[in-house]
Amino acid sequence: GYKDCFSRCYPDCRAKGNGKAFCNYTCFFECISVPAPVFPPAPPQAESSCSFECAKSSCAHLDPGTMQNFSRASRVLVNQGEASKGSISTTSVAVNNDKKLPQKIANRGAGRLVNVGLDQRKDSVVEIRTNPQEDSSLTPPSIIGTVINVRDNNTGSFERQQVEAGMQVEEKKESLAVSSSLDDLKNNQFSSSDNSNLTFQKGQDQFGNRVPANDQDSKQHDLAKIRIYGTGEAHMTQKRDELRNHQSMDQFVRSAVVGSACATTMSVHSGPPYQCTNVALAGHSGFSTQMSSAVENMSDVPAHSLPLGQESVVKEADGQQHQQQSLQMCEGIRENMVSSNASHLKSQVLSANNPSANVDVEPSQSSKVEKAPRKKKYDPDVFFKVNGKLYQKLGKIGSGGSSEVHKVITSDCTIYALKKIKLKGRDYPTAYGFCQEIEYLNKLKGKGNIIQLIDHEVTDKTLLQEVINGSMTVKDGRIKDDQYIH
Ligand SMILES: Nc1ncnc2c1ncn2[C@@H]1O[C@H](COP(=O)(O)OP(=O)(O)OP(=O)(O)O)[C@@H](O)[C@H]1O
Repeated sequence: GYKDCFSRCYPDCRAKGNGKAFCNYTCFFECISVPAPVFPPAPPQAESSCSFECAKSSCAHLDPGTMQNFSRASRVLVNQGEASKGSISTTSVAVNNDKKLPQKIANRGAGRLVNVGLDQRKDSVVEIRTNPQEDSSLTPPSIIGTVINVRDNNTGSFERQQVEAGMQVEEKKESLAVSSSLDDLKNNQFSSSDNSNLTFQKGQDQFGNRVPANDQDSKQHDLAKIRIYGTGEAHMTQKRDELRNHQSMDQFVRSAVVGSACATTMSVHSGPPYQCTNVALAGHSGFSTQMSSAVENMSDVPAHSLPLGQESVVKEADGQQHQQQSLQMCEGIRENMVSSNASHLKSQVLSANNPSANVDVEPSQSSKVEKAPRKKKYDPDVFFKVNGKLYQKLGKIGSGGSSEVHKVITSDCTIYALKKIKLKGRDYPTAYGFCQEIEYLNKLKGKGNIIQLIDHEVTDKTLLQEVINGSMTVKDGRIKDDQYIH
C-alpha cells in the first residue's frame, strides 16, 4: 500500500515543480496511512507431498509452486500409521533432486524404510502405495506387500521398485519364527502376495491398478516383483530349515512318523494288530538318525546277552560302506555269542514281546520237538522276526545291492528301519563280509550322526559259526537255504 502510494505520489509531486525534499515529506505523510494490501491466502500446501515423515523437513521450506519440479527420489521413511490408513493411500512423494535426502534414514518406531532410489531418473514422481489389507495394529508391517511405483514424467512409463527393507524383514521373521509357527509366518508374510501378486494380471499392478498399455517396463515390473517374493520365499525356506535344525530331530521325525504309523499299521495290515498305546522313545535317546532308521528295540534284552547261537540281526547305516576284508570281522558278534543261557533269554524275549501275538515259541528241549519242522506261527508277509521279536512291516523303504530295507513297527509302537540281507545263493566269504557291518555298527554305537544298531540276527548257522570262529574256513559253496541277516 505505502509503496504503491508513494510511487504514484512522488512523481506527481515532482511534476508540479516541487523539490525532492518536499515531495518526500509530503508523500510520506500521504501514503503512510494507506493500509497494507490484504493478500489472498496462500494456496494449501501439497499435503500429500509432505505427509510422510521423511518429506516434511524438505517440504517445509519449499515453495509449493515448485513442487512439480521434484525429481530424483531417495529413500523414504514411511510412517506405518499413515501408510496403513485408508484404502490404498496413494501418495505422491516429491523429493527435490537438489536436496538429496540421506540415503539411509534410521528406522524409527514402526517406520518403514523404502527404497525409492532412481539414480538414473530425473523429474519423476514417486508413488508409494500401501497394502490396503494391512492392519498395523494387528500385523507387523508387511514389507513385502509394499511396492513402489515410479512414474517417469518424461516417458510416462512405470517402474516397479523393489522394497529394500531386508533387515526389517529379517527381524520380523525372527520374531515370528520364535513362535515356531512357520505356516502362520508364511501366511502373514506372504498373504498379500498370495492374494494379490500371485493373481497379478498383465496390465495391472499388484493392487489391481491399471498399468498403461504402453508400459515399456512391464517386464521389469514382473521381474522385480518376482525378485521380491522369491527372496522372501528363500528366506522362509532358510528359516524353516534353521528352525528344524534347532529342534531335536529325533523327536521331530519320530513323533511325526510314529503318529501316523500306528494308524497305518492298524488299517493296512491284516496281521495281529498292535496296540499303539504310547511312543517309547525315551529309551532311544542315542538314536540320532534323521532317516528313521533302526532295527529293533531290544531295551528289554541287553544286546550283549542276546542269544546269538542261532541268529544275529543287523541294522544298516544308510549309504555306509564297509569295505575292509579283515578276518577279524564280526568280533562283536563273537563276543555276543558267549551267552550261555541263550535259550532261556530267547524264551524271555518271546514271552515279553507280545503274548497275544501269534509268535512261534522256541522249541522245548525235548529232542522230539527239536526235530519237528519249525512252523512259523506268524505271517511272514506281515512280520519280520528278529531274535524272536516281531516287527510289523510298514512298507519298503529302499533297497541296495545286497539288501532291502523296510520300515517296521514294534509292539510298543516304535518305528525302525529293518535291513534284510538275503543270503541264499551267496558265497560264504561274501556273506561273511556282510557281517562287517555288524561289527562296525557295534563299534560306532553311541556316536553322533551314525545309525544305531539296535539288534541283529544271522539265520545261517554255518555262517554264524564262521563268524564265531573269527575266520572264514568255508570258502567254497554257496548258501542254499533261505537264510538272512537282519
Ligand atoms: N536306516 C535307514 N533308514 C531309512 N532308509 C534306509 C536306512 N538304511 C537304508 N535305507 C534305505 O535302503 C536303501 C538301501 O540301503 P543300503 O544302501 O544300506 O543297502 P545295501 O544293500 O547295503 O546297498 P549296497 O549294497 O548297494 O551298498 C538305502 O538307499 C536307503 O534308501
